Amino acid sequence: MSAYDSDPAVQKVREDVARLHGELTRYGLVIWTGGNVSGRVPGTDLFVIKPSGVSYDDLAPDNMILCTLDGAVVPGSLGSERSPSSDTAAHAYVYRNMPDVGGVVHTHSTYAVAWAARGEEIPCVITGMADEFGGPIPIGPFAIIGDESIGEGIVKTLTGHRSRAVLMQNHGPFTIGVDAKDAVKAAVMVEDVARTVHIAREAGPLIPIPQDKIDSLFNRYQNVYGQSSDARR
Ligand SMILES: O=C(CO)[C@@H](O)[C@H](O)COP(=O)(O)O
Repeated sequence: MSAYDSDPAVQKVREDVARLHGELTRYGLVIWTGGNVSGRVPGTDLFVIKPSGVSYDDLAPDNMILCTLDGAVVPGSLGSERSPSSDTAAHAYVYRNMPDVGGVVHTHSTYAVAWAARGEEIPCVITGMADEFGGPIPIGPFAIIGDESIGEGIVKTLTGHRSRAVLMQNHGPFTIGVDAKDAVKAAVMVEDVARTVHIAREAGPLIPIPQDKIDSLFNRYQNVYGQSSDARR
């Protein structure tokens, strides 16, 4: 056992992250054990991530893995007998270098991965993209799996960028958010817009939205839409 196992803040993130993995399967964003969700434990140098290669059906708060921002598993903590996600180093790199990020998600959702396979950013041609992403969804560099390379690509691409999603070339979407739920929402929305824009382009030329209209749509959605109590305000 670890002292953190009785910390209510850690337990809440364990519960949230375990539950949010169910959203990836509910929205059809992953198959088998692909993809992962992590959440920063507020006010600490810790985050929670899923165990590697474990069926989504078997994920639970107690088998989530508590890690330090260096990506090391906290010794003796709940779930520490398992190996953490393959992308733990990437998530940890994002948390260390983007202090406002509270959640990171990775999926293999079909249409977003198809754009990533072409190394092509998704142009901002529907208001839903302007609302949620404030412009195009960018492509990140090809990066090998298992070390900080993916994390470096995410941070390099998204730092100073409005988008909460990046399509890592030849791999797929990684998303960030103020918390894990916000990052999961970005993962759901990036697949939705990837599919819509793909279908639109198959039928004919796309009509770009003028930048001033993108700015207006983004500002409204980020600051007016929804409830003032929403997490991202
Ligand atoms: O594509 C990758 C590796 O980046 C992952 O989505 C894996 O497919 C899932 O890895 P675990 O989180 O289960 O280790």
